[in-house]
Order: sequence, then structure tokens, then C-alpha cells
Amino acid sequence: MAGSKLVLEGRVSVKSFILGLSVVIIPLIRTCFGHIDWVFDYLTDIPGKIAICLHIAVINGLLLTIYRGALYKVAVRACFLGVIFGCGLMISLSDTTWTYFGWYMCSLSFFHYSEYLVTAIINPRTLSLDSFLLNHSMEYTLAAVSSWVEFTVEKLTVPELKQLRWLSVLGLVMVLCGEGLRKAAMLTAGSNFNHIVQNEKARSHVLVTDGVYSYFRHPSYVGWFYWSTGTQVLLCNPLCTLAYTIASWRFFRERIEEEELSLIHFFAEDYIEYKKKVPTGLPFISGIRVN
Ligand SMILES: C[S@@+](CC[C@H](N)C(=O)[O-])C[C@H]1O[C@@H](n2cnc3c(N)ncnc32)[C@H](O)[C@@H]1O
Repeated sequence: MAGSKLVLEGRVSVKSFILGLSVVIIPLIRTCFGHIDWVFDYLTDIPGKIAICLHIAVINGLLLTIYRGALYKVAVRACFLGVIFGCGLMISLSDTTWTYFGWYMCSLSFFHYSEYLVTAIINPRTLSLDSFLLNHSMEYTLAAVSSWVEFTVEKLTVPELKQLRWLSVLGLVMVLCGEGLRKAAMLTAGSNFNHIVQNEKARSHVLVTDGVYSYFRHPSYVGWFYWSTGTQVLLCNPLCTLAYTIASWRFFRERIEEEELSLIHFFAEDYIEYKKKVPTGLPFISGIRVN
């Protein structure tokens, strides 16, 4: 784990995320002046919407004047995620039937932002705009859009399905545990963790078997699996819950086999011994077969 200073891009991202998050102060100011009672009113009424758009335009202008080139690209993405987190927070804390969508917005934006921040901490050498995982794959984007469509259609046609508090709380617990496990794995593996599976062994690459890696061989995938399914349980989306579970299970089964082939190539007997003692952590996935 890196104990050194956060790299410049990481610091810029923190400041920009907080700047984006500052959208939450607008309804607070209006509440103080007695214009509104509920945060959500602020999002639905016209002056509220205008104030939020103006606020976003001003902070974007601020970023444009402070940062140039590559740093601006980092800043604008982190700021965008901060705005989404802030709007999610406002919706979550309001008296509305969209509360659980607010939880989802916070979960999604926090996941993507923290992927970047933790990469900046543990492995700054590999840090790039891709570390936000915003453009992970076409399938990932399609899956996200499908879940928004399913939520909206069901909210309009079967609104009672979207008010199952116990189910949304269960989803939120899955999201929080999944997120926690993934970030714990990244921090434990340190510079050995890479968003792109490595086929060539770096000289500094060592086999990690401690911390969360002593319970699961693939803790970050376990975390991501439960996080992604949890987002759909949280939204009470039956179709996407099933589709996400199947799609991510198949994705990780293939990825784990591919990754373990390289790991055996890198660490030979050491990895085979580790593999005998520690499970993958994902249900019905045992990893590559070794004869
Ligand atoms: C996205 S990370 C995922 C790590 C691991 N599969 C997990 O779920 O926590 C992929 C990189 O981690 C490396 N890696 C996976 N397991 C490792 C271990 N136990 N020790 C060191 N490196 C590992 C692989 O070589 C690969 O480049």
C-alpha cells in the first residue's frame, strides 16, 4: 500500500469531486431563507432547476480557468461524479418516491470516483482517465441504461414494486459490502493491482495472499459482483437483477480463468499452493483447472 503523497491528478480529482458535491449547498441556502421545505421541491421547481444548472455551469467555468488539457479532463469527470453524488444525496434525503433512485445515484457515482482515487493512491503509474471505469465496455453502458429504463417503466406501471423498503435496504447492504470488499482488495494488493489483467510479469509484482486475499483469491471481483447485483436489488429491478447476476457471473468466470493462467505462469508452485487453500470467493467458480 502506498503511504506516499497523493499524486497531482489524485489531488485535482478530490478537489473537483468536492466542488461538484457543492450542489447540495443550494437547497440548504434556500431552506435557510425559508423558500422551500423539502430538498426535493428544489429539484422539481423551476427556480431550483435553474439554480442547479447555473451552479454547474459556474463550477465548470471555474475548472476551465484553473485546469488545462489532461488535468481538466480529470477534473471535469470527478466534478461530474461529485454533482451526481450530490443530486443523489438530495433526492435520498427528500420526501419523494424516488428516494431509492437517489441511493443508486450515490452508489454509482461513488464507485466510479473511488476507483480513480484508490488507483491514484495504490498504483499512480497506471493512473489514466480509464481508471474512472466510466467507459468500461459497451456492454457495461448498455447494462446501466437498461437498469434506468426498467426502473422508470416499472415505476410508472407498477409503482408499488418500487416501494419495497426491505428489498432496497438489502440492496444497499450488498452495495456497501461489495464496495468495501473491492476497495479493501485494491488497498491490500497495492501496486500489484491493475485494472488491466497483466500478461507480462513486472519485476515488482509479488503474489498477495494476506488480508482479504487470505479469504478469497479474487476479492475485488467478489466485491464488484455483489456491488453490481446489489444496485439492481436496491432499485427493485427484477429483470436487471437476474440479467446482471448471470452476465457478471459469466464475465468473472472467464476473466478469472484468463487471469489465473497468467498468475500460474508468474508464480508457478506458489500460486498453485495458494489456489489449493483459498477459494475464488464467487459461487460455483473454481478457477482454472490444474492437473
Ligand atoms: C483487476 S486486478 C484483480 C485482482 C484479483 N483478481 C481480485 O479480484 O482481487 C487484476 C490484476 O491483479 C493481479 N493479481 C490477481 N491476483 C493476485 C494476487 N493474489 N497477487 C498478486 N497479483 C494478483 C493479476 O495479475 C492482474 O494483473
